[in-house]
Amino acid sequence: MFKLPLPICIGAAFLVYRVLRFWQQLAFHGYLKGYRPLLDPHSLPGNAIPANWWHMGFMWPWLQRKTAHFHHTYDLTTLVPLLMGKSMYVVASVDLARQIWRNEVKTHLLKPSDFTTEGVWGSSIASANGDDWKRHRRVVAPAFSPNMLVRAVEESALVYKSMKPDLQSDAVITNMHALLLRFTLVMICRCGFGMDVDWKQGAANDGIAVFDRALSVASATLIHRLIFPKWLYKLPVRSLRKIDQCWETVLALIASLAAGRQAESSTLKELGDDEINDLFTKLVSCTDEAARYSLTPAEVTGDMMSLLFAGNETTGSALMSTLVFLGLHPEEQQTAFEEIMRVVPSADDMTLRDVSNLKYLLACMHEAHRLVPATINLPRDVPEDFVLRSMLPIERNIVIRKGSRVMIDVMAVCHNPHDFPNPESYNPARWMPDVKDDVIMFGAGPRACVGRRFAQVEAVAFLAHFLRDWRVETVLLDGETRFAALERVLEGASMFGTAFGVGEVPIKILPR
Ligand code: HEM
Repeated sequence: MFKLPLPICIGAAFLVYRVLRFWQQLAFHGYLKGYRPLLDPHSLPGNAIPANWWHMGFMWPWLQRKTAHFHHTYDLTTLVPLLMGKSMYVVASVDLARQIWRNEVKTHLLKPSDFTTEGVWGSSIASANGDDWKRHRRVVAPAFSPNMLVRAVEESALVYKSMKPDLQSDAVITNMHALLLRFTLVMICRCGFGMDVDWKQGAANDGIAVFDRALSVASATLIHRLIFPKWLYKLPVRSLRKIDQCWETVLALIASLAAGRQAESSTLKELGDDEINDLFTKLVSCTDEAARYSLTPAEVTGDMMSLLFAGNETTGSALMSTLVFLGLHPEEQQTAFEEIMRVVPSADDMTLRDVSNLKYLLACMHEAHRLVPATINLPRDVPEDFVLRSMLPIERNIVIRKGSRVMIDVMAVCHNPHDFPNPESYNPARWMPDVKDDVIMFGAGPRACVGRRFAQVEAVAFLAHFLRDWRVETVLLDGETRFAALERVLEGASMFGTAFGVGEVPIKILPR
């Protein structure tokens, strides 16, 4: 009798299984129109393989932003991989994103662990779900108090002053993104954690300098930590072992800093002085059993890491895009400059109220951030059925099934011409007269960005100092028009660490 070799039999059985599974997934998702890639672009191999003719690539929401979801004729599609990975619904309009955020609590939507940092630093506000998440949020959210915002305005002036010697006027600056990342890191360390981290990274061996250096290593390797499974680090590969070692050091260091801060704050409390109430102190004081909402020491470490990372690269990236777009749109920059001079006549006395009144400047940031959002997508797992009212291509109710995954495609939403007419143009005025409360780039609903106001205050305060001193020009290539430069900048946008952005784009600054 004719016998087929075993590998062919296994391969054939796998193919039959996948075809059946594919049809089952199409049926499960109601045969909704959508993408049918070979691999789930968010899976480990999907992440590792660059986009090409047969693979969408992890960055597909960015690469397809102009034509996504059938040229924006669908507000809800599905992604059902043929060979490997998870199927999901994909949401592409502001209205549907809002519907999901409104359902977040009612239907107990969950952040999927394969999209969070849980595997890297354990449970935290950004990764926990259900009652655990509520505990984290109840501790962290109140710490973003008006006092912290006032501190952000004061510190932004000081950190900007320290940065100034590193800014060369009339010369091409090629490391502005790095400078902005340093700015946002120093800001969160000082305002959120009460640590006097200097602008220049110190070589000393005191706790703060060691923390500062360890954090830089962690920043540079977070993406590896997120992508590779833990067992991989145990293989005898030197570079992987080194990354593993760095991370062990960072987490141990943070745990010991937390223990030190707790001892310090207990002593101060006994002395009747509990004035230190920055974010870090509030976090560590919740390890007391008597605390209203308690966190374990491991959860405090998780929250510290989440706050440091969620706040640093995202804000640095949004700031860089803002400078680059203002450098390509001198008229918008002039309007922002005039607003700064009108609202804040003296830079030395800038207040939180002044920063809140710089509405056009904030609109300039939102518009840059809309064109190049720092977050690519927002996924949720669905533990019970709920209904979305889809408007395109026809108005209808669609049941999002229990056990499925739904993903807000932030890039498609931000470039959706129905929500943002002429979406590829830089038009800050679209956010005026009052910047809308529900800015899509920061999420919304109960899990909206907890640091949103802090990010906006530190960024606008920084821009106000920077733009009153300098006129920014984005460097054009020989014979290049501003329009072509804009296209080039967008073409180069990518992931830098954990945030999406334009990266290092050469700019020139000229004294005002
Ligand atoms: C331009 C800057 C920022 C952007 C674009 C941004 C974006 C976002 C988005 C979209 C979410 C929602 C994620 C989701 O729904 O799955 C989020 C959540 C979060 N953000 Fe931000 N963020 C920024 C700055 C910050 C800052 C400065 C901090 C803290 C210092 C911070 C801390 C967090 C935390 C802890 C969460 C999780 C909240 C929760 O799940 O309850 N972010 N951020």
